[in-house]
Amino acid sequence: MTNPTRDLLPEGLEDRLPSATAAATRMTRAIMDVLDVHGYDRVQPPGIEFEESLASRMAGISSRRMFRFVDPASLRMMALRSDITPQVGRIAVTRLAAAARPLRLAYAGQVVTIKGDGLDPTRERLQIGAELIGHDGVVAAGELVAIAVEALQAAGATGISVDFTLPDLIDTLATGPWPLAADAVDAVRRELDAKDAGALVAAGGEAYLPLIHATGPFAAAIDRLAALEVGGVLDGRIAALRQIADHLAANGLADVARLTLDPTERHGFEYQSWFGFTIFADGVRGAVARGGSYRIVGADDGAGEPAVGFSLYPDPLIDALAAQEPARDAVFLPVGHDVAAAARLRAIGMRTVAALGDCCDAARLGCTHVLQNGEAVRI
Ligand SMILES: N[C@@H](Cc1c[nH]c[nH+]1)C(=O)O
Repeated sequence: MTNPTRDLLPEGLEDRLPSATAAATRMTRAIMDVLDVHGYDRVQPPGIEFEESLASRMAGISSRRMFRFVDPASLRMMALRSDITPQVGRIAVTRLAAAARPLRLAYAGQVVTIKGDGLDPTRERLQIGAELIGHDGVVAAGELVAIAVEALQAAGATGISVDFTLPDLIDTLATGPWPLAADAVDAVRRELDAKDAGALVAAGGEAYLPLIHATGPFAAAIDRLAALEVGGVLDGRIAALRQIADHLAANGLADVARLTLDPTERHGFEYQSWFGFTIFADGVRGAVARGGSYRIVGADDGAGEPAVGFSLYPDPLIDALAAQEPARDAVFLPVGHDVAAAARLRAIGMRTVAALGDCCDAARLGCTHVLQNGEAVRI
């Protein structure tokens, strides 16, 4: 008998059963292999650490969505990680502070939030990513976007599209060519994100209206952004985005990933600076990956170090793959079987299932073969 209060998992948390776990393992390996061959070394930070460390590594991070509790040992606040990027940042500016730059690090692990995202109740997700520390220029950004697409392709994602954004664009324009009162910046940012022209004008952001139209397929949208002739810093950003798009094309990814532009998209970008991107794929509701440039606050709390990275959230791809997970061959080993023959089968990659007694039934245990006279014989 199941005991509902004891056996149910809390909302948004799930067990992965064998076929989904097999798919998750395969996908994680496929993605990590892509990061590895591009020179990214894997690190494994812990699942929990001091809240202060997780929340203060980059400007803009909030611990609002993190599970927090007092550590009975140190009596300090700890938190469950909701994002591995700040942990990799901590490693880079502390224990690996003396390592050569650019420092390329990769990671894969579970992250947890108190609440799901929008309509998605999921509270624990697999996050796999890469961070390049020491540079946040266009060459580094191009490398990371290309690798993110390649990794998703290796994971079996189809219909990939990459949406470029300029997370700090409003702040940059507000202190430059399109001045805004300090107290109007938040509202203008919000209404642009919501693409609400009326509310944008009401918030005092009339000058920002044309930005709403500089969205859509990349080539046309970037031309519309350039046609605004804002000059100065925006010209640099436009040139940088074009270079990143060219880099993707030069790496043969133009046919793999469709490019779009939404220069004022802010959703999900807590700490990214001049450059951000969101990746979508067929069959996945919401974003499957996100990344961009940012700064890591160093030990001295000074200007910190520039970095670029991305995080993939492959769970929906894993679920789709799990449904197609092929059945595997397995050789049933009867009681008293030839152990040397069984070891030889395992050595060539066969899977064996040993009987514990006469009660074990090969077919019911999912076996496709039986070991007979030292040979695997199909059932
Ligand atoms: N960790 C960020 C994405 C990112 C990685 N590096 C830079 N940005 C996220 O999950 O939203």
